[in-house]
Amino acid sequence: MRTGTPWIRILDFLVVNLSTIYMINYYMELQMDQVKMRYESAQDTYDFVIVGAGSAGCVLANKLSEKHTVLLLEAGGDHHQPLINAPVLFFNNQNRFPHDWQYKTVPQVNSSFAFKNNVTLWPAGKGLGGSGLINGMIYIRGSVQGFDDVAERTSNPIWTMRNAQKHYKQLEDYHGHFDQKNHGVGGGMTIEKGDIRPVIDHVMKAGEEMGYKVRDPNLDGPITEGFAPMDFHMKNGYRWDSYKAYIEPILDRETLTVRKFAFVNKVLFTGENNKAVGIEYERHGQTKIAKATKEVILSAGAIQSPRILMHSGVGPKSHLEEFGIKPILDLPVGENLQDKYGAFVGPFFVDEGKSFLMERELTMARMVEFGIFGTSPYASTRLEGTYTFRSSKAKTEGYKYPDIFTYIMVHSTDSEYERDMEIAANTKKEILRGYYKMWAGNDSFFQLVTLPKPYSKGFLKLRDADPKSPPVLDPKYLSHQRDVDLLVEGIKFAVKLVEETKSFKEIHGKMLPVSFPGCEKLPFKSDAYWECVARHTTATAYKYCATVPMGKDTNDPTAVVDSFLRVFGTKGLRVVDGSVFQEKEVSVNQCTCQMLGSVASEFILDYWDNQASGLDNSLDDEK
Ligand SMILES: Cc1cc2nc3c(=O)[nH]c(=O)nc-3n(C[C@H](O)[C@H](O)[C@H](O)COP(=O)(O)OP(=O)(O)OC[C@H]3O[C@@H](n4cnc5c(N)ncnc54)[C@H](O)[C@@H]3O)c2cc1C
Repeated sequence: MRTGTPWIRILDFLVVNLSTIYMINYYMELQMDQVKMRYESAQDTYDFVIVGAGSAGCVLANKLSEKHTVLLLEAGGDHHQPLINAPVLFFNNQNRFPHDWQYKTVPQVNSSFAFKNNVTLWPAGKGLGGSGLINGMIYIRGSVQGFDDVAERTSNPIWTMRNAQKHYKQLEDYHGHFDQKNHGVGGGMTIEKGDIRPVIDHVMKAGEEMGYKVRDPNLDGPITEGFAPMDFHMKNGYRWDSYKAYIEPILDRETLTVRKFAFVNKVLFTGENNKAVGIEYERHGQTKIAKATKEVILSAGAIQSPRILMHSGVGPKSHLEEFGIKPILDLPVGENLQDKYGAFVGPFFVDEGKSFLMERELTMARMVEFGIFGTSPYASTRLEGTYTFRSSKAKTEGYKYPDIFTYIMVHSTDSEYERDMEIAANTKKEILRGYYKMWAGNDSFFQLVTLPKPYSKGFLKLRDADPKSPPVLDPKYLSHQRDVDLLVEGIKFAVKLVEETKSFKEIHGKMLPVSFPGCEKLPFKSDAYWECVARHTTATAYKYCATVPMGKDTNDPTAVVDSFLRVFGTKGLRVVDGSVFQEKEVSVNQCTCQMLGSVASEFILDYWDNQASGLDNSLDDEK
């Protein structure tokens, strides 16, 4: 138990018992939903059936239900409650039932050595709001210039950066750190500042000393190198996701039906042209069918959308046959899995009071302040700043855009760090005890150095014939030498930032000369040492994607959907979620998935409007 004031002990009790609290909530909600199901309309035919009420699916359901009937199905429940909505518990909420799918990678060969069995945990939100329920809430558009590459590659101008920026701005209600003129105001997604620790000021000043500007990371143009305090997807200090913004306000719309606890098994096809006519799903122990007269749209995220396709017979033929699934279409579903990932570096020690120490920050008075005003350290996810720059490789190659992206995580190790890191990150006990815990209670922070343009890629496969089984996930982290080189460069920059700038000297910024367990034999701070650290502390930045990639046509050996997100070889079936993008091109962030929902709704509505008016339709769906 934490020592300190009685309030901290109460808070600690709540955190320790999070799982139990969630279970109680969950079973109460489940019972109520079962009762509700008895009174639900028997209607099972809609214009559109959308699978997944996540970042993309909610935006899409909102826009399509303005003109058409829509059934929105979600496997999880409504988990919006104070312990989920308070930003400060972002990290503690991960890898918990029932709001997290709790995926994990297979043991990694080249990385993740600090984690039990070399396995990295892959949290993913399950419930209304999708991954927005458990994510870090950072508002960042990321590599938007990559959209021009997507537009060129697919010969479709809807994917230009300019069009993407238009949609990002339409969705925004911006009240962050920077000038509103580069942003949208009045959209559904409220963006706020959050609570920022003093160390972030030092990071910004240190960045300036190293020649970088503090600038808005979401300028109305290409992302540039620079440093920034973070803005968040928050409203009045609380978590704000797609469900809250786009579905809750329209729950009484007659054209929209939302069903939670509805797990979709597969898509149902008919005829020679593989027309998607509906889906099969399970709800409270019953197997049901919902029919779509216009389209079935999968927005189940980068892990479940490919899983649903494969269980429906769409995927690599021989892989489907392994599990006795009759192949309908032989497409490379799951064969190009990508993730934004990197290495967790620290602790970097600083003077007392500069970083985030749970016992000190989370007082009762500040809890009351948070409850009334939505301010105080309770409104911090503890991920409070970022910076991005071009690697030396990028500069030599004349590559214009940043390829190293670092998050500043302001939390110090505290007495309960061991427990939290074990649950949320699967870190080996001996490393938690032997390395991190020895510094508990001292002000410090960490840097998560990541690769916004990863070269390593892996695969997603079915585990077996059961739709409920979690897919096999192998991102093959650090299998590409370029990723290793960039991470080493990024880590050296991170250390220099703290140890060689005036700004950090003022607050005695330093890393203690204690080698990371497993890397002791290498000269401390040598390139080989940093590579070893990267291979140990390999961490996901949670942007799983490219499992149902978008391409121009089937001559692209990686493509599963066309540039209007229609699954090749089918009619009436699209995939609209993070699985269609490649992290190598664009950042598959929450706002990117929301933007995707918005762009897709525009061309889907246009398609069906044209049909109704009998006009020629430019979007040929006879693929
Ligand atoms: C821990 C974590 C931290 C992150 N931090 C940030 C951050 O700080 N900033 C940021 O911009 N991005 C962040 N992200 C990434 C961002 O949240 C995702 O990229 C984005 O939400 C993905 O949107 P999506 O629509 O593709 O899928 P999701 O939002 O994941 O939605 C998919 C939905 O489909 C449902 N579903 C899945 N399978 C089925 C099925 N078979 N039947 C019915 N429903 C189903 C799921 O339960 C879920 O609700 C983070 C992600 C995670 C997991």
